[in-house]
Amino acid sequence: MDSNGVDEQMKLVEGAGGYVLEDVPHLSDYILDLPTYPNPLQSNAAYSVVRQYFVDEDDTVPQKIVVHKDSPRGTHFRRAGPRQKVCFKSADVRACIVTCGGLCPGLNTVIREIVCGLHFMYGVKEVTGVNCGFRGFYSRNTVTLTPKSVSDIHKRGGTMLGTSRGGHDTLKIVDNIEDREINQVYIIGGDGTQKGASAIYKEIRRRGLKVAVAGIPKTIDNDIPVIDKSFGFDTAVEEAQRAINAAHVEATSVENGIGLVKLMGRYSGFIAMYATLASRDVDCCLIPESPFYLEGKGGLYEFIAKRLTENGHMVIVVAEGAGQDLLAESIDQQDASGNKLLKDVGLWMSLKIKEHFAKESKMDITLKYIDPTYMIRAIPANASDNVYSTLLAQSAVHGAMAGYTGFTAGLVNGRQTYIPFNRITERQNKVVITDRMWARMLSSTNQPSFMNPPKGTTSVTE
Ligand SMILES: Nc1ncnc2c1ncn2[C@@H]1O[C@H](COP(=O)(O)OP(=O)(O)O)[C@@H](O)[C@H]1O
Ligand SMILES: O=P(O)(O)OC[C@H]1O[C@](O)(COP(=O)(O)O)[C@@H](O)[C@@H]1O
Ligand SMILES: [Mg+2]
Repeated sequence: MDSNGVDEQMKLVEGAGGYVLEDVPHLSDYILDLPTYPNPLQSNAAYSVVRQYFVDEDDTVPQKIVVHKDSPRGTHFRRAGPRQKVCFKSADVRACIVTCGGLCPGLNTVIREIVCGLHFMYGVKEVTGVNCGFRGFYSRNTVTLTPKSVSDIHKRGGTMLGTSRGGHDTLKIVDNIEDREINQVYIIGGDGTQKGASAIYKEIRRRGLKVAVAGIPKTIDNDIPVIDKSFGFDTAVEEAQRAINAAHVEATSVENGIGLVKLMGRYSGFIAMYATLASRDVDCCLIPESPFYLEGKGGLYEFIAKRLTENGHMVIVVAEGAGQDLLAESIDQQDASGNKLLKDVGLWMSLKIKEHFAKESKMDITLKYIDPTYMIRAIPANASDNVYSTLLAQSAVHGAMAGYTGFTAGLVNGRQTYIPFNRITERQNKVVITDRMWARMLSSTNQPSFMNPPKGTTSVTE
C-alpha cells in the first residue's frame, strides 16, 4: 500500500505453465456493483458484421514470443479491443484529452481518433481538449472537440492542444476533473507524462471516482519500454534521412569532406541507430549507450583520418545525448519536468574535429554541421504512423469504455494491449549494445567499437 492507501501491488493473474498476466486495473476493483451496458458497437453497421469483433476476456498477449520447449509461458498483457459490455452509457461520458512533453509526429492523429472513436463507435458527444499539458487542467479554459473540429488536424505537425513540461499538480488536476464531472481522461505523453498519469489515476482511485484514466505512449526517442516502438518514430527516422543525405552530398562535393548530423535521443540512441541503418551513407554513429573517445589508438580522430584517406569523405551521426561527459563545461540544469538539459554535442564535436585536423594533422578537412533536431519531430506523421496512431487511440477508447483504467495502450509483438502504468514508467528503453541490432549497425558502418580507450583518455559513458 502507498501513502494514499492504494494497493501498489500489480494485479497479477497466474496460470498453468508459468503463465503470468500483468493485468490493468478496472473501475470495478474499487467501485462496487458497477453497472454494465451492452456495447453500442453491437448495432454499429460497420462493425456488427465482423465475426468475433469483440475481444474475449481471456485474450492476452505474451511479452516474449521467442520461447524454448521447456521455458515458462511468462509475462502476458491484456489484449486491447472492444468488449461485449461497457461500463459507461454513451450519453453519460464526459471525456477529456491532454498532450504533454515534447512534440512527436502523430499527436494530432491520436487526438483526432480519440474524438472520432468516441463519437462514431460509441456515440459519445462530450469531448473536451485540455490546452497546454497538465498545467492546462487548472490554468486554462478547455476547448470543445468534435469530429468536425479535428477532421484535418492529422495533416499538421505538433498538437492542436498545445503541450508543456512541468506543471503537474496531482491534487489540482484531479480537483478539476471532479469539478468538470469528467469521467474519461486520455493522457498522451512520454515517460514523464505516464508517471503523471499514474499519479492522477491513484488519486482518482483514492477518491473512489468513476473516472477511467488511459495513457497513450508518445516518445520521439523511442525510450518507452515494453512497447514495440512509439508512434512517430518511423516518421522521425524518415525525416532524418533528409539531413543525412544533405550531409553526404556536402561531404562528397569537397576534398576530405565531413558531414556531421545531430539527431534527437536524450538517453536512447534509437533514432540515430535506425537512421544510420536506413541510410547506408553513415560512416560512424554515436549514441548515449555506447562510450566513445576522440584521441589515440581506436579513437574517433584516428577513424576519421582513416575513412578520409580511404574514401575522401565521411558522414557522422551523433545522438544528442552521446558524449555528454566529454564536454568540458558542465551545466547541471534541468528543464521544467526535471529532465537533464544537454550540452550541444554536435557543435562541440564539430569544433573539436576542426581544431584537431588544423593543429595535429596535415589533412585539410571541410566539415559541415547539420542540426535538424526539431525538424524531425515537428512534422505530420507519415502514412504508417497515422495508421498506428489511429489503432492506439481506438484501443484506448475501447479500454476506457470497458471500464479499464490506470493503463497505457501499447503495441506488444504487433498486438494492441493494455499495459499497467508501472511497467511503462519503471525503466527507460535503451539500445542494448550487446544485442543484434547494434551489431548490425556496427557492421554497416564498420566503425571502431571504442572499447579500449588508451590510458588517461576518458571514454564516454552515459
Ligand atoms: N515523476 C513524475 N510525476 C508526475 N508528473 C511528472 C513526472 N515526471 C514528469 N511529469 C510531468 O509529465 C509532463 C511531461 O513530462 P516530460 O518529461 O516533459 O515529457 P515526456 O512525458 O514526453 O517524457 C510534465 O508536465 C511533467 O511535469
Ligand atoms: O526542447 P525540448 O522541448 O525540451 O525537447 C528536447 C528533448 O525532447 C526530446 O525530443 C524528448 O522529449 P520527450 O521526453 O518529451 O519525448 C529529446 O529528444 C530532446 O532532448
Ligand atoms: Mg521523456
